[in-house]
Amino acid sequence: MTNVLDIQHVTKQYKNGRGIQDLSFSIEKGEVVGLLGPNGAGKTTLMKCIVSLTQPDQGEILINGNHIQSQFETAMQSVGTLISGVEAIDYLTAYENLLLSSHFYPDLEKARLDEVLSWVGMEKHKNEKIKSFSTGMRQRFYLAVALLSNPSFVILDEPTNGLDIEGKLTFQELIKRLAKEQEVTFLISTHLIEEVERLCDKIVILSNGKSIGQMTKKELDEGKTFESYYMDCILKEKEVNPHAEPK
Ligand SMILES: Nc1ncnc2c1ncn2[C@@H]1O[C@H](COP(=O)(O)OP(=O)(O)OP(=O)(O)O)[C@@H](O)[C@H]1O
Repeated sequence: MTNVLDIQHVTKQYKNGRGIQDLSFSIEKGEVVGLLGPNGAGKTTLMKCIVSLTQPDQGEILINGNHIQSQFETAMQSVGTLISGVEAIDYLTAYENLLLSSHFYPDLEKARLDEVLSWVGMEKHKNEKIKSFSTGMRQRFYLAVALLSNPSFVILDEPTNGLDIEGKLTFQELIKRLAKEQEVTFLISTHLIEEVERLCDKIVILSNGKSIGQMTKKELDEGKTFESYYMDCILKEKEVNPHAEPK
């Protein structure tokens, strides 16, 4: 079966020398994969490369077997994203913003707009302007945008950042439900280890732009958690590279 995502030896170096180096991993259909790592590890950079918000210097990225450079439109047809730096139009309402986004998908039925708003618990705020939204409301609204086109692969950069406890749990339940019932595949970056334990089938750990560990829930040694595996990888990396500066 074709992987939903294939990352093969991807390198992206900014002018200041920072970025990501030689990353490789893959994601299968229906998996929820957590992208973890300290601040500045390269998580957002990798996600931006996947959706072509920035171009890698080297390596290949394939979505459902389609190369993101030569087959961009086909590759992105199945993808929904929530990545920091992508903003809604503040002076339009939630519904108007969704309507604007819906023009990218000519086959989309209008009922879908209300459906995604209700999934994220925002139906009663649909006629309010984005500029009046709290951080948590914005996060939920952005998830609605990411789900609009009925994507089979969703990329979320710290999706529960700024949500209150109830909002986090609702969000996590929604992701679990979409993965289980509709086989939606997720790549999620997060700093919240309890979120990872609750949601993820697999984790990929980055540090200073490199991959320092990958593990599936099934392959975890007995008595180990993703958290203990993460700490083992980080400590091992510190032993090998004691003077590595967080880039
Ligand atoms: N546009 C840019 N120009 C130059 N350097 C950048 C740029 N964007 C990110 N970087 C640097 O690249 C490295 C990786 O950053 P990135 O934002 O991908 O990390 P991250 O893992 O998402 O961090 P965080 O957990 O803090 O969100 C960092 O050292 C960062 O300072």
